[in-house]
Amino acid sequence: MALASGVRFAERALLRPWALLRGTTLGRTEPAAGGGGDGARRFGSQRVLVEPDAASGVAVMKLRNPPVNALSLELLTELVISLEKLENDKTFRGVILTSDCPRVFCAGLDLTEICGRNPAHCAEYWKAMQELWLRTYLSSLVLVAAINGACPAGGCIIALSCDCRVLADNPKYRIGLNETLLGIIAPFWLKDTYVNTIGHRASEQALQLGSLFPPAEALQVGLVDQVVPEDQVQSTALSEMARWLAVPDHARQLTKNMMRKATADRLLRQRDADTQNFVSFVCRDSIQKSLQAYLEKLRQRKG
Ligand SMILES: CCCCCCCCC/C=C/C(=O)SCCNC(=O)CCNC(=O)[C@H](O)C(C)(C)COP(=O)(O)OP(=O)(O)OC[C@H]1O[C@@H](n2cnc3c(N)ncnc32)[C@H](O)[C@@H]1OP(=O)(O)O
Repeated sequence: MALASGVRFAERALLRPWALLRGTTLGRTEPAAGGGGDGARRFGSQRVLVEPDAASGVAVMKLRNPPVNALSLELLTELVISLEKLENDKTFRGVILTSDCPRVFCAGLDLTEICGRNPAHCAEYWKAMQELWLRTYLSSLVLVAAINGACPAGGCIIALSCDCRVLADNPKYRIGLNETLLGIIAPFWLKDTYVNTIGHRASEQALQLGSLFPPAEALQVGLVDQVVPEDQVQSTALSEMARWLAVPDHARQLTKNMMRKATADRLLRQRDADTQNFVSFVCRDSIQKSLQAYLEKLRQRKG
Protein backbone atom coordinates (compact mmCIF):
# COMPACT_ATOMS: atom_id res chain seq x y z
CA MET A 1 0.00 0.00 0.00
CA ALA A 2 2.79 2.37 0.92
CA LEU A 3 4.38 1.93 -2.48
CA ALA A 4 1.12 2.25 -4.38
CA SER A 5 0.15 5.51 -2.69
CA GLY A 6 3.70 6.85 -2.89
CA VAL A 7 3.96 6.10 -6.57
CA ARG A 8 0.49 7.50 -7.31
CA PHE A 9 1.42 10.69 -5.47
CA ALA A 10 4.63 10.96 -7.45
CA GLU A 11 2.89 10.21 -10.72
CA ARG A 12 0.23 12.84 -10.19
CA ALA A 13 2.89 15.42 -9.61
CA LEU A 14 5.03 14.49 -12.59
CA LEU A 15 4.73 16.22 -15.93
CA ARG A 16 3.55 14.25 -18.91
CA PRO A 17 6.89 13.75 -20.64
CA TRP A 18 5.58 14.19 -24.16
CA ALA A 19 4.57 17.73 -23.19
CA LEU A 20 8.30 18.40 -23.21
CA LEU A 21 8.82 16.88 -26.63
CA ARG A 22 10.58 19.14 -29.09
CA GLY A 23 11.86 17.78 -32.35
CA THR A 24 12.44 14.28 -31.02
CA THR A 25 12.09 11.11 -33.04
CA LEU A 26 10.68 8.53 -30.71
CA GLY A 27 9.35 5.05 -30.94
CA ARG A 28 11.59 3.75 -33.70
CA THR A 29 12.09 0.01 -33.59
CA GLU A 30 14.85 -1.80 -35.40
CA PRO A 31 16.30 -5.28 -35.19
CA ALA A 32 19.41 -5.53 -33.03
CA ALA A 33 22.58 -6.64 -34.80
CA GLY A 34 22.35 -10.40 -35.10
CA GLY A 35 19.05 -10.31 -33.20
CA GLY A 36 16.04 -12.45 -33.89
CA GLY A 37 12.69 -12.29 -32.13
CA ASP A 38 10.89 -9.48 -30.32
CA GLY A 39 13.11 -9.81 -27.27
CA ALA A 40 16.10 -8.81 -29.36
CA ARG A 41 14.54 -5.77 -31.01
CA ARG A 42 16.02 -2.39 -30.20
CA PHE A 43 13.91 0.64 -29.77
CA GLY A 44 14.54 4.15 -28.71
CA SER A 45 15.05 7.53 -30.21
CA GLN A 46 17.69 9.66 -31.77
CA ARG A 47 19.59 10.19 -28.53
CA VAL A 48 18.69 7.11 -26.47
CA LEU A 49 19.27 3.60 -27.72
CA VAL A 50 17.43 0.82 -25.91
CA GLU A 51 18.53 -2.78 -26.27
CA PRO A 52 15.90 -4.90 -24.55
CA ASP A 53 16.40 -8.53 -23.60
CA ALA A 54 12.95 -9.88 -22.85
CA ALA A 55 14.32 -13.26 -21.72
CA SER A 56 16.24 -11.75 -18.81
CA GLY A 57 13.86 -8.81 -18.28
CA VAL A 58 16.81 -6.43 -18.54
CA ALA A 59 17.24 -3.57 -21.02
CA VAL A 60 20.44 -1.69 -21.75
CA MET A 61 19.79 2.02 -22.26
CA LYS A 62 22.58 3.93 -24.02
CA LEU A 63 22.96 7.69 -24.07
CA ARG A 64 24.09 8.80 -27.51
CA ASN A 65 24.20 12.55 -27.74
CA PRO A 66 27.72 13.14 -29.10
CA PRO A 67 30.24 14.39 -28.42
CA VAL A 68 29.79 14.31 -24.62
CA ASN A 69 26.16 13.34 -23.88
CA ALA A 70 25.43 16.82 -22.57
CA LEU A 71 21.90 16.82 -21.16
CA SER A 72 20.07 18.81 -23.81
CA LEU A 73 16.32 19.27 -23.43
CA GLU A 74 15.84 16.67 -26.14
CA LEU A 75 18.07 14.11 -24.40
CA LEU A 76 16.31 14.67 -21.05
CA THR A 77 12.92 14.21 -22.72
CA GLU A 78 13.93 11.11 -24.61
CA LEU A 79 15.42 9.54 -21.49
CA VAL A 80 12.20 10.11 -19.55
CA ILE A 81 10.08 8.64 -22.32
CA SER A 82 12.32 5.60 -22.82
CA LEU A 83 12.31 4.90 -19.10
CA GLU A 84 8.54 5.27 -18.91
CA LYS A 85 8.15 2.84 -21.79
CA LEU A 86 10.17 0.21 -19.92
CA GLU A 87 8.39 0.94 -16.61
CA ASN A 88 5.05 0.31 -18.30
CA ASP A 89 6.16 -2.97 -19.88
CA LYS A 90 5.85 -5.72 -17.28
CA THR A 91 8.47 -7.76 -19.18
CA PHE A 92 11.21 -5.54 -17.76
CA ARG A 93 12.55 -5.52 -14.22
CA GLY A 94 15.91 -3.83 -14.69
CA VAL A 95 17.76 -1.27 -16.80
CA ILE A 96 21.48 -0.79 -17.28
CA LEU A 97 22.25 2.82 -18.05
CA THR A 98 25.43 3.46 -20.01
CA SER A 99 26.99 5.67 -22.67
CA ASP A 100 27.31 5.15 -26.38
CA CYS A 101 29.87 8.01 -26.59
CA PRO A 102 33.51 7.12 -26.13
CA ARG A 103 35.22 8.27 -22.91
CA VAL A 104 32.23 10.21 -21.54
CA PHE A 105 29.29 8.83 -19.58
CA CYS A 106 27.58 12.22 -19.43
CA ALA A 107 28.98 15.78 -19.23
CA GLY A 108 26.05 17.04 -17.17
CA LEU A 109 23.79 19.96 -18.00
CA ASP A 110 24.05 21.15 -21.56
CA LEU A 111 25.41 24.57 -20.76
CA THR A 112 24.17 25.94 -24.09
CA GLU A 113 20.62 25.36 -22.76
CA ILE A 114 21.16 27.88 -19.97
CA CYS A 115 23.66 30.35 -21.49
CA GLY A 116 22.10 33.34 -23.24
CA ARG A 117 18.62 31.80 -23.07
CA ASN A 118 15.47 33.51 -21.87
CA PRO A 119 13.90 32.72 -18.48
CA ALA A 120 11.04 30.72 -20.05
CA HIS A 121 13.51 28.40 -21.76
CA CYS A 122 15.58 27.99 -18.58
CA ALA A 123 12.39 27.11 -16.67
CA GLU A 124 11.33 24.53 -19.26
CA TYR A 125 14.81 23.06 -19.18
CA TRP A 126 14.99 22.85 -15.39
CA LYS A 127 11.55 21.18 -15.18
CA ALA A 128 12.84 18.52 -17.55
CA MET A 129 15.90 18.01 -15.32
CA GLN A 130 13.69 17.64 -12.22
CA GLU A 131 11.50 15.21 -14.13
CA LEU A 132 14.38 12.95 -15.10
CA TRP A 133 15.68 12.88 -11.53
CA LEU A 134 12.24 12.07 -10.10
CA ARG A 135 11.66 9.33 -12.66
CA THR A 136 15.02 7.67 -12.11
CA TYR A 137 15.18 8.17 -8.35
CA LEU A 138 11.69 6.69 -7.84
CA SER A 139 11.84 4.08 -10.57
CA SER A 140 10.33 0.72 -9.64
CA LEU A 141 12.91 -0.91 -11.93
CA VAL A 142 16.40 -1.84 -10.77
CA LEU A 143 18.72 0.75 -12.32
CA VAL A 144 22.42 -0.03 -12.62
CA ALA A 145 24.77 2.67 -13.94
CA ALA A 146 27.57 1.22 -16.07
CA ILE A 147 29.81 4.29 -16.02
CA ASN A 148 32.13 3.99 -18.99
CA GLY A 149 33.47 7.54 -19.08
CA ALA A 150 33.74 10.90 -17.34
CA CYS A 151 30.78 11.58 -15.09
CA PRO A 152 30.69 15.18 -13.79
CA ALA A 153 27.77 17.14 -12.29
CA GLY A 154 24.48 16.25 -14.02
CA GLY A 155 26.09 12.97 -15.17
CA CYS A 156 26.79 12.17 -11.55
CA ILE A 157 23.16 13.03 -10.65
CA ILE A 158 21.93 10.42 -13.10
CA ALA A 159 24.36 7.82 -11.77
CA LEU A 160 23.42 8.63 -8.16
CA SER A 161 19.74 8.12 -8.83
CA CYS A 162 20.45 4.56 -9.95
CA ASP A 163 20.51 1.72 -7.38
CA CYS A 164 24.08 0.72 -8.05
CA ARG A 165 27.13 2.13 -9.84
CA VAL A 166 29.97 0.33 -11.65
CA LEU A 167 32.82 2.59 -12.81
CA ALA A 168 35.51 1.82 -15.38
CA ASP A 169 39.00 2.02 -13.92
CA ASN A 170 40.47 4.90 -15.91
CA PRO A 171 41.94 7.94 -14.13
CA LYS A 172 40.28 10.23 -16.68
CA TYR A 173 36.82 8.97 -15.72
CA ARG A 174 36.21 11.21 -12.75
CA ILE A 175 32.87 11.47 -11.01
CA GLY A 176 31.38 14.06 -8.66
CA LEU A 177 29.46 17.30 -8.33
CA ASN A 178 31.75 20.09 -9.51
CA GLU A 179 29.09 22.83 -9.66
CA THR A 180 30.94 25.28 -7.40
CA LEU A 181 33.84 25.35 -9.86
CA LEU A 182 31.44 26.73 -12.47
CA GLY A 183 30.21 29.34 -9.99
CA ILE A 184 26.85 27.60 -9.55
CA ILE A 185 25.26 25.72 -6.66
CA ALA A 186 23.85 22.21 -6.52
CA PRO A 187 20.12 22.43 -5.73
CA PHE A 188 18.91 20.93 -2.41
CA TRP A 189 17.60 17.72 -3.97
CA LEU A 190 20.93 17.07 -5.58
CA LYS A 191 22.69 17.74 -2.30
CA ASP A 192 20.24 15.37 -0.56
CA THR A 193 21.01 12.63 -3.08
CA TYR A 194 24.73 13.13 -2.45
CA VAL A 195 24.29 13.02 1.33
CA ASN A 196 22.13 9.88 1.02
CA THR A 197 24.96 8.21 -0.89
CA ILE A 198 28.21 9.29 0.78
CA GLY A 199 27.11 10.90 4.07
CA HIS A 200 27.03 14.44 5.36
CA ARG A 201 30.68 15.22 6.07
CA ALA A 202 32.01 13.78 2.82
CA SER A 203 29.27 15.66 0.88
CA GLU A 204 29.97 18.91 2.69
CA GLN A 205 33.60 18.71 1.70
CA ALA A 206 33.10 17.42 -1.84
CA LEU A 207 30.31 19.88 -2.68
CA GLN A 208 32.19 22.95 -1.49
CA LEU A 209 35.40 21.91 -3.22
CA GLY A 210 33.59 20.76 -6.37
CA SER A 211 35.55 17.52 -6.14
CA LEU A 212 35.72 15.18 -9.11
CA PHE A 213 36.90 11.80 -7.81
CA PRO A 214 39.10 9.44 -9.82
CA PRO A 215 37.92 5.79 -9.63
CA ALA A 216 39.86 4.58 -6.55
CA GLU A 217 38.76 7.62 -4.52
CA ALA A 218 35.19 7.37 -5.78
CA LEU A 219 35.12 3.79 -4.52
CA GLN A 220 36.65 4.73 -1.21
CA VAL A 221 34.17 7.52 -0.53
CA GLY A 222 31.23 5.28 -1.58
CA LEU A 223 30.24 7.23 -4.66
CA VAL A 224 30.47 4.03 -6.73
CA ASP A 225 30.03 0.40 -5.70
CA GLN A 226 32.58 -1.25 -7.96
CA VAL A 227 35.60 -0.17 -10.01
CA VAL A 228 36.58 -2.65 -12.71
CA PRO A 229 38.72 -2.73 -15.87
CA GLU A 230 37.00 -0.91 -18.70
CA ASP A 231 36.25 -4.07 -20.69
CA GLN A 232 34.45 -5.57 -17.69
CA VAL A 233 32.04 -2.71 -16.94
CA GLN A 234 29.13 -4.21 -18.86
CA SER A 235 29.55 -7.77 -17.55
CA THR A 236 29.95 -6.50 -13.98
CA ALA A 237 26.83 -4.37 -14.37
CA LEU A 238 24.97 -7.50 -15.52
CA SER A 239 26.22 -9.49 -12.50
CA GLU A 240 25.15 -6.68 -10.17
CA MET A 241 21.77 -6.63 -11.88
CA ALA A 242 21.37 -10.37 -11.29
CA ARG A 243 22.09 -9.84 -7.58
CA TRP A 244 19.42 -7.15 -7.29
CA LEU A 245 16.90 -9.10 -9.38
CA ALA A 246 17.31 -12.14 -7.10
CA VAL A 247 15.23 -10.23 -4.54
CA PRO A 248 11.42 -10.41 -4.90
CA ASP A 249 10.29 -7.26 -6.72
CA HIS A 250 7.57 -6.17 -4.31
CA ALA A 251 9.87 -6.33 -1.26
CA ARG A 252 12.71 -4.54 -3.03
CA GLN A 253 10.40 -1.87 -4.48
CA LEU A 254 8.72 -1.17 -1.15
CA THR A 255 12.10 -0.89 0.51
CA LYS A 256 13.42 1.42 -2.20
CA ASN A 257 10.36 3.61 -1.85
CA MET A 258 10.74 3.68 1.93
CA MET A 259 14.37 4.81 1.58
CA ARG A 260 13.81 7.42 -1.14
CA LYS A 261 10.30 8.81 -0.82
CA ALA A 262 11.05 11.56 1.72
CA THR A 263 13.88 12.93 -0.44
CA ALA A 264 11.73 12.94 -3.58
CA ASP A 265 8.72 14.38 -1.77
CA ARG A 266 10.81 17.33 -0.68
CA LEU A 267 11.25 18.34 -4.31
CA LEU A 268 7.66 17.45 -5.25
CA ARG A 269 6.40 19.80 -2.54
CA GLN A 270 8.41 22.76 -3.81
CA ARG A 271 8.97 22.06 -7.43
CA ASP A 272 7.77 25.45 -8.68
CA ALA A 273 9.82 27.35 -6.11
CA ASP A 274 12.87 25.27 -7.06
CA THR A 275 12.31 26.17 -10.73
CA GLN A 276 11.95 29.86 -9.91
CA ASN A 277 15.13 29.74 -7.80
CA PHE A 278 17.03 28.12 -10.61
CA VAL A 279 15.81 30.58 -13.23
CA SER A 280 16.48 33.70 -11.19
CA PHE A 281 19.90 32.35 -10.24
CA VAL A 282 21.15 31.31 -13.68
CA CYS A 283 19.72 34.40 -15.38
CA ARG A 284 21.77 36.75 -13.19
CA ASP A 285 24.36 38.66 -15.21
CA SER A 286 27.20 37.48 -13.00
CA ILE A 287 26.19 33.80 -13.34
CA GLN A 288 25.74 34.13 -17.09
CA LYS A 289 29.24 35.60 -17.29
CA SER A 290 30.83 32.74 -15.36
CA LEU A 291 28.94 30.11 -17.38
CA GLN A 292 30.02 31.77 -20.64
CA ALA A 293 33.63 31.90 -19.43
CA TYR A 294 33.49 28.20 -18.46
CA LEU A 295 32.07 27.21 -21.87
CA GLU A 296 34.71 29.29 -23.60
CA LYS A 297 37.42 27.57 -21.58
CA LEU A 298 36.04 24.17 -22.59
CA ARG A 299 35.98 25.17 -26.25
CA GLN A 300 39.55 26.54 -26.20
CA ARG A 301 40.89 23.48 -24.41
CA LYS A 302 40.11 21.51 -27.55
CA GLY A 303 42.93 20.29 -29.80
C1 LIG B 1 19.68 28.11 -6.58
C2 LIG B 1 19.64 27.04 -7.63
C3 LIG B 1 20.95 26.97 -8.41
C4 LIG B 1 20.92 25.91 -9.44
C5 LIG B 1 22.25 25.77 -10.09
C6 LIG B 1 22.22 24.66 -11.12
C7 LIG B 1 22.86 23.40 -10.68
C8 LIG B 1 22.71 22.39 -11.72
C9 LIG B 1 23.33 21.10 -11.41
C10 LIG B 1 24.06 20.53 -12.55
C11 LIG B 1 25.07 21.23 -13.13
C12 LIG B 1 25.80 20.74 -14.32
O1 LIG B 1 25.67 19.65 -14.81
S1 LIG B 1 26.82 21.86 -14.98
C13 LIG B 1 27.78 21.05 -16.21
C14 LIG B 1 29.03 20.60 -15.58
N1 LIG B 1 29.81 19.83 -16.56
C15 LIG B 1 31.07 19.92 -16.65
O2 LIG B 1 31.76 20.70 -15.94
C16 LIG B 1 31.73 19.09 -17.71
C17 LIG B 1 32.44 19.92 -18.68
N2 LIG B 1 33.05 19.06 -19.72
C18 LIG B 1 34.21 18.41 -19.52
O3 LIG B 1 34.83 18.45 -18.45
C19 LIG B 1 34.74 17.64 -20.68
O4 LIG B 1 34.07 18.10 -21.85
C20 LIG B 1 34.55 16.11 -20.55
C21 LIG B 1 33.10 15.74 -20.22
C22 LIG B 1 35.47 15.54 -19.45
C23 LIG B 1 34.93 15.47 -21.91
O5 LIG B 1 36.20 15.89 -22.32
P1 LIG B 1 36.64 15.72 -23.84
O6 LIG B 1 38.08 16.15 -23.92
O7 LIG B 1 36.28 14.34 -24.31
O8 LIG B 1 35.67 16.69 -24.68
P2 LIG B 1 35.81 18.27 -24.83
O9 LIG B 1 36.74 18.56 -25.97
O10 LIG B 1 36.07 18.91 -23.53
O11 LIG B 1 34.30 18.67 -25.26
C24 LIG B 1 33.78 18.38 -26.56
C25 LIG B 1 32.75 19.45 -26.90
O12 LIG B 1 31.67 19.37 -25.97
C26 LIG B 1 31.45 20.65 -25.34
N3 LIG B 1 30.98 20.43 -23.98
C27 LIG B 1 31.58 19.73 -22.99
N4 LIG B 1 30.83 19.73 -21.88
C28 LIG B 1 29.71 20.43 -22.17
C29 LIG B 1 28.53 20.79 -21.42
N5 LIG B 1 28.34 20.40 -20.14
N6 LIG B 1 27.59 21.53 -22.04
C30 LIG B 1 27.76 21.93 -23.33
N7 LIG B 1 28.83 21.63 -24.07
C31 LIG B 1 29.81 20.89 -23.51
C32 LIG B 1 32.85 21.33 -25.42
O13 LIG B 1 32.71 22.72 -25.32
C33 LIG B 1 33.29 20.87 -26.78
O14 LIG B 1 32.58 21.66 -27.73
P3 LIG B 1 33.22 22.14 -29.13
O15 LIG B 1 34.54 22.77 -28.83
O16 LIG B 1 32.20 23.10 -29.69
O17 LIG B 1 33.34 20.85 -29.90
